[in-house]
Amino acid sequence: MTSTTPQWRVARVDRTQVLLLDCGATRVERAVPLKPGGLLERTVGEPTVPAVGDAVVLADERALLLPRRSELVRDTADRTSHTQVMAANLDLALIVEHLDPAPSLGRIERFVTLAWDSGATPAVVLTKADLHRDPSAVVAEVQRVAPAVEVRSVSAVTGEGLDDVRALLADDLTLVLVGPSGAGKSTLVNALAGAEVMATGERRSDGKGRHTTTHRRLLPLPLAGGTAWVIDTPGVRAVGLVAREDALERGFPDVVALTQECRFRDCQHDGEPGCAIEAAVADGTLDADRLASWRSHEREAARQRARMSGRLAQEIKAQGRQHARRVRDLKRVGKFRR
Ligand SMILES: Nc1nc2c(ncn2[C@@H]2O[C@H](COP(=O)(O)OP(=O)(O)OP(=O)(O)O)[C@@H](O)[C@H]2O)c(=O)[nH]1
Ligand SMILES: [Zn+2]
Repeated sequence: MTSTTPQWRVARVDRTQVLLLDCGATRVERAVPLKPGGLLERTVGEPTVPAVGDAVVLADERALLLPRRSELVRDTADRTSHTQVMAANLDLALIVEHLDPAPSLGRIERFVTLAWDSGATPAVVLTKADLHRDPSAVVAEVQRVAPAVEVRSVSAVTGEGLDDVRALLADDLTLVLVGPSGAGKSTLVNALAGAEVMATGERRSDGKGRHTTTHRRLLPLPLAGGTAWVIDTPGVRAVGLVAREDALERGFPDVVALTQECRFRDCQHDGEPGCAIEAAVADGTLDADRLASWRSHEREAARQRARMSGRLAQEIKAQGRQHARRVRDLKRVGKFRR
């Protein structure tokens, strides 16, 4: 164990308990019951819902969550505007899509933005290269919607490209794999590990998998020079966006660079004179789909932020009411002094 690896990490979260993994030498697992509401205490702050990848200290038989250094969050898009932490303490988010059928560029853009927001570094892995005539053409296409992101193609069948993916890993690094069901995430983990560490879906002629992975899980991934930690996630078709401004800027550096060339600082790119965005779409430098994605990410992230702050305001108001009630009660029993 190196100094940066916490000894215990949350390997799996169930309804009533978490499974902790000793990331030191022993690799033993240990179940710890959750508090009502599925919560675990923290070393600082209020109890919280644990996430796979969380670091934990065990002290006097109590499990305490340590502060997270990064977290991959998605909007669960229900009325309560709750978000869900898909994985914690990551360094690398591998966005996995198959080459055949064709990958979803929109989903890749979305995961890239989410990954930048998490604090981890995104990379895209296009699987099933053995089923595609020209993987490099698709890599180039994906690179256009994921500027400044490593894009690699790989085949778990032939082993082609596996070393390119391994080159992204390092001792002690934590990676998460995200992508739709059947993309080949579990197969990729097994191929990287050189062993069957994850169950995978059976091969089907249409290239689509079924939901084989039902739980997020943290596993040790043996490397030539150490051990990485991998979090495999069940396939997701779509994710709600949670993103701060800077994550959007990192996801869309091509669009953002253009906005800086618009004549007006507050250009809405909607018919204003001297708009660099509209000029770039007109001359083909900027793809219209790319612009549409950027606009929709901005709108969705702004909506999500508004819902979150609405919820926060409600909570503060409720706390205020509770406080007023307590003051009233204290006054009644004569304990309140100014
Ligand atoms: N031809 C080919 N098939 C692959 C490759 N990688 C995965 N598959 C197949 O694709 C199917 C789905 O693979 P999985 O690894 O189970 O996919 P997954 O992304 O983990 O799916 P979920 O667990 O449902 O999220 C399986 O039948 C695999 O055998 C590949 O590189 N080439
Ligand atoms: Zn403009």
